[in-house]
Amino acid sequence: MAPYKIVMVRHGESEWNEKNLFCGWFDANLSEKGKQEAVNAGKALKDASYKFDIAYTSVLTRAQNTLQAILKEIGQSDLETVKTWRLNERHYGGLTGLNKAETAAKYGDAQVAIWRRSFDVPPPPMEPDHSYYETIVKDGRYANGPAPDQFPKFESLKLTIERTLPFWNDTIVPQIKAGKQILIAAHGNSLRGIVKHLDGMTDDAIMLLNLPTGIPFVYTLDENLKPIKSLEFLGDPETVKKAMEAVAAQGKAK
Ligand SMILES: O=C(OP(=O)(O)O)[C@H](O)COP(=O)(O)O
Repeated sequence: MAPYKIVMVRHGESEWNEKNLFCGWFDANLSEKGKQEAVNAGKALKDASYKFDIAYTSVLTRAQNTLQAILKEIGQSDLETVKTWRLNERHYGGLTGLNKAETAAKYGDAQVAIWRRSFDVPPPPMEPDHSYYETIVKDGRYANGPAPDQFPKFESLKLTIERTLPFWNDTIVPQIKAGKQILIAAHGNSLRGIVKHLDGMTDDAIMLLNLPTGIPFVYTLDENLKPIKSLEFLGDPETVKKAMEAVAAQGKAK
């Protein structure tokens, strides 16, 4: 049945993306612009005649609402959808809720670049006295995992990949191989982890990849799930390039 195609999309701009705050596991809503981006993502998929058999998303509202807006546009609002914390954004630890540009002004652009994009340097931990600790740890959506003793206080990209890949390998891969058309609506860094895995990118190369909000991208995979075509965005190349550059620039002091 190969080649296989799989579509992924980072959620539309969130209210915390709009305010340039480190978000992670905080459950920010989509901004007005993000809601429109999600609709536009659906229109792009509709124009390209995509239909799906199953969708996967995180337990966070911004990804789920993006998925719903897309499914509405393509006339598949009732599509079977699996929600898992394993597709959540990376946990941004003690940085959660801080403004990225202000953090760069305080600690320097280089330190923020390491916290945002290094492969295995985690952000500082989220301690129990952090403003959002209780909200996140006690959230009922985590009743089925992660277990309390494994609940993250922070995640590097490496740690994010370590909890996302088992879901990819055990749940998504069998569906790809069964010929199912799959849509994943997730987050900047959980998707960067999947991209790194699929493309066999080095720890250094993945540092340079910034995913734009609300622009679907397609992977075409051979029978061994090796990419024949990688990261094909359903969007105008110049718009995609500018959106990626804007994400990269979020961590610079103003
Ligand atoms: O929550 C976040 O990602 P998301 O908006 O994709 O869910 C992060 O704040 C993204 O930040 P980064 O691009 O600085 O890694």
